Amino acid sequence: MPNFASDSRAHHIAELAHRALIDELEAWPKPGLVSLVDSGSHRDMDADTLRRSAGAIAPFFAELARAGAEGAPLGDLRRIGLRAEIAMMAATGGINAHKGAIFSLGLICAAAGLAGGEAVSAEDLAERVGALWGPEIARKPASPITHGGRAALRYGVGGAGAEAAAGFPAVRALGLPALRRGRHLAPGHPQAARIECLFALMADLDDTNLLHRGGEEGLRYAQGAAREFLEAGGVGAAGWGDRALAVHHAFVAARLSPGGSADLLAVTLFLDSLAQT
Ligand SMILES: CC(C)(COP(=O)(O)OP(=O)(O)OC[C@H]1O[C@@H](n2cnc3c(N)ncnc32)[C@H](O[C@H]2O[C@H](COP(=O)(O)OP(=O)(O)OP(=O)(O)O)[C@@H](O)[C@H]2O)[C@@H]1O)[C@@H](O)C(=O)NCCC(=O)NCCS
Ligand SMILES: Nc1ncnc2[nH]cnc12
Repeated sequence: MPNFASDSRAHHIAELAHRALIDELEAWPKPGLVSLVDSGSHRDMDADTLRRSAGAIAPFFAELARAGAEGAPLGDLRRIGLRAEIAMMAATGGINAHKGAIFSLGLICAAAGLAGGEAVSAEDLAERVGALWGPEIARKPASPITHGGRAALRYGVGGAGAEAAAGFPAVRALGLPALRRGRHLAPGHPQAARIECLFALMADLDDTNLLHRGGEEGLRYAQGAAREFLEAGGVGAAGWGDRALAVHHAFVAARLSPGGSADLLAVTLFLDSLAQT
């Protein structure tokens, strides 16, 4: 017998996850990343690719929320996540648009499904992912064949798996506070708050995409540029859009792309929207 209440909640959770991906895509100017304005440092994808990918994976977010509500073990969530990756690849013609986002948002969908109608703060929900599945996620060794896994092995960083296993510490310590600060600095400008959030994440995250594209030097350069932007007042300072645009152009010239930070911007927006419903 279908449970209509939990089914409509699962759809609501999936809609918010999809919205977070679209809000991330539309935020501008994002250094090196794809937006509605240009494709940044990416030659193989544009805004349409990311839109198609987001649309293709949205039904799996609902499936993950339902599985979470039923107390499914991580193995079941993984199987749904892998099917979502196949759907993403089919929708994009084989381009990895949202693999990290499927993983991170997907685990939060499952935790939100399990929480049912209980009011949970954004920080608490992020921590629950770590408490529920962290040890099992952390046991999975880094893959020697993925870009992220290779960067993790070569540079000794954690990447997407470690971030989720620890309950998204970068989102709790950097992303959510910066989103709130950005709203305070630029009231009525949600785009500005998203850019403040992205730069705060970039400033400290071990983003395996930056390592894959630019090595340690690329990661340090990107972190330094983000810190400089924030130290100059972030989106609270006059001319912030031009300064963010200058960083974008520098990243494109160096072929750098902070894809992990983009995913965690979407995670931050998703957690924030879930806590408000
Ligand atoms: C745990 C998995 C995510 C596997 O991850 P792994 O580390 O093995 O590596 P990748 O396959 O490279 O994917 C990791 C993606 O995670 C994002 N990311 C990077 N750093 C961080 C971080 N510190 N914290 C959080 N997230 C992070 C990042 O996603 C973005 O990268 C995409 C583009 O990547 P790629 O194609 O490699 O890069 P390009 O530069 O474009 O390539 P070229 O042009 O050079 O060819 C971008 O779109 C963002 O999405 C990393 O890519 C996970 O996949 C896994 O275990 N899955 C199994 C299923 C599962 O367990 N599911 C759970 C329930 S849903
Ligand atoms: N806007 C974006 N540009 C490039 N890679 C991404 N991965 C997730 N969002 C992205």
